[in-house]
Amino acid sequence: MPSMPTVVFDLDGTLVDTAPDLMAGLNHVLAIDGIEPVHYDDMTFLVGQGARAMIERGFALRGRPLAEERLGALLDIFIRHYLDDMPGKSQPYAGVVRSLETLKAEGFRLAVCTNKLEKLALPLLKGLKLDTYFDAIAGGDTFPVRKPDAAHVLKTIERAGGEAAASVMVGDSVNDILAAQNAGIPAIAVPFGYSDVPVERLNPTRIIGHFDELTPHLVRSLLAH
Ligand SMILES: O=C(O)COP(=O)(O)O
Ligand SMILES: [Mg+2]
Repeated sequence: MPSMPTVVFDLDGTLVDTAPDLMAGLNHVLAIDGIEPVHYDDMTFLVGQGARAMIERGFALRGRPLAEERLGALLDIFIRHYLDDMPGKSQPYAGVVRSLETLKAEGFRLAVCTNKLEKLALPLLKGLKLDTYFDAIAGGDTFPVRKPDAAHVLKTIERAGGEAAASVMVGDSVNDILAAQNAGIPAIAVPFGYSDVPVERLNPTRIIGHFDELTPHLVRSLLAH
């Protein structure tokens, strides 16, 4: 008998619209160094590899140099700012809670695999009362590697008690789709997150425009192929 499916979710731009708070934290940090704020449209480029990369990319976007030591100090300031206001304006996307309820009721295992630091991902999910749905939550620093490395996804599945052969990944950006492809599992893309290219170009197994489409039937049908 094949094991129960596991659905692995990306966090930023997939389960939760976090851009307003990430942007507020980044602009807080940029302002300290007298740098012009970034705009909402920039977030598709800035988000995806965690907070450290977001700050680095913010400086690069404004053509400003950033020493490693300064980056470390600014990351600490960002983390404090982001935690202080959590969950801030961040909200789950439409249909997320209902979809999680339905999948869970069906006996599916659920997990989060995010490049966000674990110490930011956990309180965010808790603050939004989403943490209890998941059998495992793995951040970008939980394991020695992170998405698009297959091991980030595979170790998350293992931690959730699932099996790769019965798992699918849901995400919004190139890291998620590549991680799923590298892990050899179906990739479901959402088009409403923070991808800097249209998700069709990432060749996901499936695109869903709304979480209403993420049903036990869809997951089973993708796993049957
Ligand atoms: O915060 C980021 O940069 C990426 O986070 P995600 O992997 O949940 O999209
Ligand atoms: Mg994402």
